[in-house]
Amino acid sequence: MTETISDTKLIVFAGGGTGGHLLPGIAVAEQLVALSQCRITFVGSNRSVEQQIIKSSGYQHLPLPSSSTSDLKRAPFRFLWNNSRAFFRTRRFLIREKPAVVIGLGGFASVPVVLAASRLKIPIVLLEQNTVPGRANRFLFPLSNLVCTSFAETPFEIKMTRKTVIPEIVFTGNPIRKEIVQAVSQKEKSTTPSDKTSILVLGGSQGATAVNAAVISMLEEYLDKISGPLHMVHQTGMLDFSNIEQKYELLRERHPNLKVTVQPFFNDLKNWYLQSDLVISRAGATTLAELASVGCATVLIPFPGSIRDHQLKNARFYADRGAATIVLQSKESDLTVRLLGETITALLEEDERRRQMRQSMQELSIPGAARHVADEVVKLIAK
Ligand SMILES: CC(=O)N[C@H]1[C@@H](OP(=O)(O)OP(=O)(O)OC[C@H]2O[C@@H](n3ccc(=O)[nH]c3=O)[C@H](O)[C@@H]2O)O[C@H](CO)[C@@H](O)[C@@H]1O
Repeated sequence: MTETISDTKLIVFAGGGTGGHLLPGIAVAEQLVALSQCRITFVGSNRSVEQQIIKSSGYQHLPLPSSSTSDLKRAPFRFLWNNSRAFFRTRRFLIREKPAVVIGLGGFASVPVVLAASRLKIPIVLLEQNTVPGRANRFLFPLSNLVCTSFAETPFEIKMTRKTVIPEIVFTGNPIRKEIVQAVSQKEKSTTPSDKTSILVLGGSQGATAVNAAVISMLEEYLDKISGPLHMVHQTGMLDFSNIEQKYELLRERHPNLKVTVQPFFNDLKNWYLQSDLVISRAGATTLAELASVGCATVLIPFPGSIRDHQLKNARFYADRGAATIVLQSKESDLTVRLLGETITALLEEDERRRQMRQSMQELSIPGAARHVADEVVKLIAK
């Protein structure tokens, strides 16, 4: 039986900094609001991607001065200064507002908020999106009451002392926004077959320069080998947008059959997921959970600089189960382009293989993850 919260409680979501951390939080917030009387506040970074995502979701947002762990070496004084200010601002906010629970979403911005909550003895839940836990969550794990993981195998370690209380770990799956889940359930009704093959290119919430460059070079070399009209739907990130748009203009002069939709960020990604015949993507955990939920045939180019190679490990989880193909980003960009070109042209020829990939992808989806996390949170508050 689902527990309920009787009076209006404040639930604080801590951190994010990137879409992959924030959007699962939004998915859980949607469920909590539907499930119980509660108010929601996101306390996190002042990064523009975070401000944009929270603003469009309509939840209250308290942006804090933020410094990531990469600043720790580059600018240690600024790192300490920003995180101390964030800690004390959050502490004042938490003392004043007395939330029932703080939910850490991972990412550097969650650290001062969860630390402040821990000092004030506020219950703490952590969400871990990746196959291997991120730095923030590994650090915060001993302070938490409950950790919700996206993969059954995600390992958390703790140093045991006599006083250690081991947090509960529950495998819930990675929460996905309602709009995507709903779009999937209406999939059969809404998708009309298109006369064009559609390829969706995603670089994670901020876009990926190396993926952008590889896809353009691949098209320059391999477009003649792709039969029939093609629609490229490409998310570039802010940085590369105009450059990539120009490159597509040149490609279109040579290939009038090529249709192009380029944007720095798609607010309506669900529609593009549904229409795609093939997706080329970085291997961020939240994007992967969404691709599984929709059931997309996917070529993954994991970010080689991701901490503890977590994107490669995320990608392998799906590739080992026949749901995706990996193209490694090589130091020699020519090699990446050639591998990508050969993989894409082969996959577009093999309808049956793509059908199997879609099916395997969807089998890895965990429906109801957002609701499961929300139920766990409500249970913890009601204790
Ligand atoms: C470089 C790095 O370390 N990135 C990490 C970061 O990635 P990042 O923030 O890129 O996260 P993901 O790729 O997992 O998720 C991106 C999110 O943005 C949304 N989106 C994206 C593009 C767009 O045009 N529109 C849109 O709505 C997607 O639907 C998805 O929900 O957090 C993820 C989750 O912890 C990690 O797995 C990634 O490794």
